[in-house]
Amino acid sequence: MALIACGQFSATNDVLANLKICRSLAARAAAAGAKALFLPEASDYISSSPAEGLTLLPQSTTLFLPGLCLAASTHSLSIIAGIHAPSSSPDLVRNTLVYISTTGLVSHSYNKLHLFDITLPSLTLRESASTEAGSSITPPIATPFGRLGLQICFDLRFPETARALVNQGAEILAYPSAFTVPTGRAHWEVLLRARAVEGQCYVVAAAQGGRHNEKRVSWGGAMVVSPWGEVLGRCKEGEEAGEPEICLAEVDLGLVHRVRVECPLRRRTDVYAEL
Ligand SMILES: O=C(O)CNC(=O)[C@H](CS)NC(=O)CCC(=O)C(=O)O
Repeated sequence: MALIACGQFSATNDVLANLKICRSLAARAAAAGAKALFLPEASDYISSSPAEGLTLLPQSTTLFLPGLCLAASTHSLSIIAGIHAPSSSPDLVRNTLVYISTTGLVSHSYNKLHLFDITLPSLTLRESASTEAGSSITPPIATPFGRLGLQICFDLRFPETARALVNQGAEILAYPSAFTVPTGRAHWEVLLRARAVEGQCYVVAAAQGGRHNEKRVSWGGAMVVSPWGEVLGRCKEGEEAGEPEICLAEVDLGLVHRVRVECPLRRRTDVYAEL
C-alpha cells in the first residue's frame, strides 16, 4: 500500500508563480505522507498564444523543471508532471510528461501522442499548430507504488494506448490533463472511470482547474479511480475549481490483482487483433 497525491491548480503564463504553487503542493503531499505527487498537463505554463508559449519554454527547461526536481529530492517524493519541452522544430514544443524519482532526477518521459484539435460551436483549439506529436509509447515504469503507464489529457479518448500499456504490465495509468469546460462536463469522469474499469488498474488524473487567462478556463475535477471504478479522491470541478489543492488515495496493488483474478477479461484475439 502506498499513499499518493493528485494535484490541481490553474497555471498561468507566470512560470515562477506556477513553480511556487507546485512546490507548495509537493510540501502538502509530503506532509500527508504521500510517496508520489501527480501534477497536471502543462504545469509549467498555460500561455495565451503559441508565440507566447515559445517565449516561455526556456524558463520551463532552466527554472521550472530543476525546481520540481529539487522539490522531489527535498521531500523524497516521486513527482509526475506535465510540462512543455523543446521539439525538433524551433516553432513547436512537445507536450511531455516527466517522471522525477525521489532522488530528484528525471528518469522517464513521454510525449503526448494524440493532439487536441477541435472545432465546437463554443470553442476552437488547435494543439497541432504549436506542438509536435510524440511517436512512441513509453513502456510502464517500475515505481515504488506500482508499474505506471504515462498518458496525457486527450490521450484519454483513445482506449488503444491504455490497453497497450496494460498489456505491457501497467497497474496505474496517469492522465494529467487540462480539459476544457464543455468537454470536461460531458466526458471527463466517465472516460477516466471507463479506463480504470477496462484496464482493471488505478487511474490518476491530475488536472488544471479554473481560469488561466481571459480566453481559457479548465474544468478541473482531478481524481484517483480504483481498479473497480470507484472514485477514491477528487478535487473541485467546474465553477468551484480554482484554488490549488490535492486529493489523496491509497494504491493497493493487491486490489489490482484481485479484480483481474475475479473478473478475467479474456480477449477473443482469434476474432480481433491483439494490441
Ligand atoms: O497546450 C498547453 O499548454 C496545454 N495543453 C492543453 O491544454 C491540451 C491541448 S490544447 N488540452 C487538451 O488536450 C484538452 C483535451 C480535452 O479537453 C478533451 O479531450 O476534451
